[in-house]
Amino acid sequence: MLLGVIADDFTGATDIASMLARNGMRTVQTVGVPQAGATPAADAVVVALKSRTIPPDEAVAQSLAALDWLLAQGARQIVFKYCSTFDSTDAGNIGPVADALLDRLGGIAVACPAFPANKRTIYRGYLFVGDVLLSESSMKDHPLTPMTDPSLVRVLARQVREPDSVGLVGFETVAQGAMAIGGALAALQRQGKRFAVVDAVADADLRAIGAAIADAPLLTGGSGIAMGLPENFRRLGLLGEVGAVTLDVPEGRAAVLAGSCSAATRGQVAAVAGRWPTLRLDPLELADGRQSAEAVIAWAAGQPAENPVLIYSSAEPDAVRAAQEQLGRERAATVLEDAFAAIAAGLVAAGVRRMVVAGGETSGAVVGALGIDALAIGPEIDPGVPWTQAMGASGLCLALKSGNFGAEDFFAKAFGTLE
Ligand SMILES: Nc1ncnc2c1ncn2[C@@H]1O[C@H](COP(=O)(O)OP(=O)(O)OP(=O)(O)O)[C@@H](O)[C@H]1O
Ligand SMILES: O=C(O)[C@@H](O)C(=O)CO
Repeated sequence: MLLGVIADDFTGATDIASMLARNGMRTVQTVGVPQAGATPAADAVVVALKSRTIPPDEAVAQSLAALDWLLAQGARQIVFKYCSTFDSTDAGNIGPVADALLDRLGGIAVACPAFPANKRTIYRGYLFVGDVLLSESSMKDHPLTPMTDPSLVRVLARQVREPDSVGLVGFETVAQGAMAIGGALAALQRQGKRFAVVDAVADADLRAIGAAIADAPLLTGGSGIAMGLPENFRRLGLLGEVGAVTLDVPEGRAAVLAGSCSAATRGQVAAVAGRWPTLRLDPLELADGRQSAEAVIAWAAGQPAENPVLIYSSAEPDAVRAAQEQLGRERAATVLEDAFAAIAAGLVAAGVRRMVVAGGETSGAVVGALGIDALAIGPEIDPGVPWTQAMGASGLCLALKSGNFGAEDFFAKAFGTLE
């Protein structure tokens, strides 16, 4: 193994796994830290955690366990992958996890969630989503990690142990290329900084940053930060050329489970709702027993097979707020995640073999319930969202879609990609 990745959610894990696979690394995604058994035959292993919104001390413990495992497998460099919209709260978990990993690995770690293909860019340390600042984007209404401050330096400083340990490598330096970026990082480290937010507005910037951090023990960011890393290993003669990624698709029915309330997912749900057999999950009805996973599974079994079934809880911010006011933020999420988990298990038991899951927390709940240990990475559907295949008996094909990723026709396109 050359590269080890610790991802704080499941969609984020497939996002970076896809980036590495497309750039020529044989990549496997594990579901949590593998307990035992052989090391996956891969150049890169992405350990998918569900640590984005759990208590910070648990996120740190899980991330350190992942680090220990990756180092024991021989990983030469570690990436801590979080969301391209820096999803977190002031309590964490990006800062506490990054601090703990850096304590073990040393050096200065870049913090760069830029992902230009999905319109996440960083300028002067401010994160833009499309044409607006993070705080003006739909992320301000996120059900679990509302983002209201666009300054990554400020947000990270609030989360790490020492607020003044966060510096900035500005665009004027990044534009000068890898040597200049490396020099700026070294200078920041001499000033006592532990983290450097690095500007990036285009893929060329990410590739230059990648070249500058070839020897850094720890990097943090979105999947974009991994773009330039395979080339570093290739330059050392450790990696071959980029090969095609294919999957062996099993026969079976198709389903979409959408638990993301992000703007992109809401649009994707609207594009097929009613055209495909559709069922909306309501947290209040699930909580008081008017809806149940068993009833949803039975409903799905009775639907014609020519189209995928769509089961979604995606809702507008007002409806999310109303549910949270009645149930509490955590309980609303848990009720839905438990339902999606049970529904996914029931659907697979009934013969579903192609499944799209929208939302990182939702994907974590679903994959956990399916008892999958590892995923092989297949072709990309839209930037950051590949098909994956469970490495085991069912051969289930899963696309774990980040809430805000994918074009409006994503669901139809996804199943089309497999044909
Ligand atoms: N109608 C709803 N009301 C309240 N909470 C909801 C509703 N629908 C979904 N949720 C909860 O909101 C959270 C959405 O998070 P999730 O990570 O699945 O999506 P996302 O944040 O959009 O995706 P990503 O993390 O990939 O960007 C989940 O915990 C989910 O259970
Ligand atoms: O970086 C992103 O935006 C995604 O991979 C993600 O982490 C969504 O949860």
